[in-house]
Parts: sequence; C-alpha cells; structure tokens
Amino acid sequence: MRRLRRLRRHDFSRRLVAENQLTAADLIYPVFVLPGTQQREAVASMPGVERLSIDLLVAECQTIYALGIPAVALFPVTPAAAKSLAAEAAWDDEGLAQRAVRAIKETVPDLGVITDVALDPFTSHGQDGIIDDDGYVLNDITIDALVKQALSHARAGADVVAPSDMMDGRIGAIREALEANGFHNVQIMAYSAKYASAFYGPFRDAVGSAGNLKGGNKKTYQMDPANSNEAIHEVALDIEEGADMVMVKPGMPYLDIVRRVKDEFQVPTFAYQVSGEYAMMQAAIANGWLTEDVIMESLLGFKRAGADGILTYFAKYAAERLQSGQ
Ligand SMILES: NCC(=O)CCC(=O)O
Ligand SMILES: [Mg+2]
Repeated sequence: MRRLRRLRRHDFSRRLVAENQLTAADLIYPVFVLPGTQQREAVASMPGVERLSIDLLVAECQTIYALGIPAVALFPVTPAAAKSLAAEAAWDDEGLAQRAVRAIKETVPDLGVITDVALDPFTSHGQDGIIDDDGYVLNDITIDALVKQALSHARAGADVVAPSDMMDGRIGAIREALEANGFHNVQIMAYSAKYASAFYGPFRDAVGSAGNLKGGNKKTYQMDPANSNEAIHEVALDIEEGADMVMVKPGMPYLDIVRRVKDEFQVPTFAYQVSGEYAMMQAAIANGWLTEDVIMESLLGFKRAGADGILTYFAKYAAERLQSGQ
C-alpha cells in the first residue's frame, strides 16, 4: 500500500525528505533609523520593532551580522522640517540614510546595506514622487530625483539600491547613471511588483509618512491587487532595464505572484513580508490566539513559493531561532 505517512513517522525521515529549508541567509532585516544619538523608539503598531539612532543601529547591525543575516534594508525617519514638495533632502549626502550607510559600512563592512530609493519619506504630501497641481505623481521628473537619490546612496557606500517607487523606466535610468559614475558593482533590487496595499499601514507609522498622506492612496503608480499578468510585465521590464534582483510586495497575500515570477524568469526573486503582515501575526500572538510557530511557517511559505530571500521584520527573531536549532 502507498502510505505517504510512512516517511512522516519519524523526525529523521521528515528532515531527510524536507523539500525546503529556511536559513539565516534567506533573510533581509528592514531597519528604521532616527536622527540624534542614543535614541530608541518603539513603533506602536509593530510590537518588537524599534527605530534607532545611527549609533544604536550600528551596534544592532553587529548583532544582525553575527546571526548570519546577509543584509539590512535601511529606512530613514525624516523630521517634518526636512520634508518638501520636491523632496530635496532625499539626495543630501549628509542625510540620515547616507550617514547611516557610511556608519554601518565602516563598522560592519561585510553586512550588505540596501537603501530605499523613493521619495515618500521626504515629500510633504507623503507620495512617492513629485506631484502636479492635481496631486498626480509625475513620472519622468520623479525619475530625475530618484537618480540623484540613488547616486547619493552609492556615494555613501550602499551595496544595493532598491527603488520602491514604481515609476516606469526608473530602473534603466538608475542603472545608466550608476554605470556612468563608475558604480559598476552597485546592485539594484527592484521593487518590481509592488501592489497598492492596505498592508503597509504600520510602516507609514514607523517612518512618519501616514499623516502626510492624509488618507490618500498610491493607486496611480502601485499595482492593482486584482492583477497577476501585469506583474510579469513589470518584472520583465525591470530585468531588461538592468535590475539584478526583483521583488514582490506585499508577501503572504501575493505568493502566487512570487511563484509565477520565479517560474517565468528564474532570476533572484525576493518578497517583502510587510509591516501589516508582521502586525497581524504579532497581534494574534500577543492575544494568545496564535503561537509563535506561525512565524517560521509563514517564512517557509516564501521559500516554497520560490523566493530566494525574504525581507521581514521577523528576520532577527527567525535567525535567533534557527541558531538555537528550534
Ligand atoms: N518601501 C518600503 C515599504 O513601503 C515597506 C512597507 C511595509 O513594510 O509595510
Ligand atoms: Mg515598473
């Protein structure tokens, strides 16, 4: 008789036949950086996540590196006074993100640093680009700003620039500018299929852009959750324009997209388990409605779907758990 339960009987055979495995090397840890020194702030909607000033962040990065996590994704919390219509603070070589990159690379040189190329932390209206009088985000003018921002990150020593804005053509423009300025080995991780999602809410609290957005949405540039073929088009363009790695975002509700992208292109494919996914699991765990085991199960789901790596606020937790062999 064919008994599929036979191999499930013992731990040794369950481990032998496991088709997927999560390791620390699959994880990217998103971190939030604050101005000042010795600053540490909790994010109410993301229990367990803290925003840190550069000095504390550098220390945290040493821990992250020691846990075997290959890279951090850096998100600056911009003071309101530094925000403007044209987002000029985004390409300030002395900006928070740029200073944080330099500090991390100085102290933990082998930890990969991924920077967020997008204007939303720097615009007074919270949109990811420069807007016209009607509030519409202008594509090509925004790209000019994103190029300046990406070059500024590269000058600071970023290993990977990650455009998260969803403007058409920005990957090609950034790649061309990086090449022209001698940054041949700066990698691009493209947020290729980024959906206009309600799962980003807690992140906007964390970087302080929720208030600026005033209930507005990003549907004129981020993707419609109804669409799947369109994600394939987006990814194809980003690869053609010079992306080294592509990303699908959010994560868990979009694992079908991760699988399609991996099958279609076989390129390094990442997924972002976003703040809302983190918040809902943490809320249920805090209430005793779910156990912490859902965290590892959710991360394994990304691997099963074909992701090469996962950006997740659970990265440190997961790496610690993997290290302790649980
Ligand atoms: N550009 C980065 C994000 O928008 C992150 C979203 C999230 O974690 O909700
Ligand atoms: Mg695109």
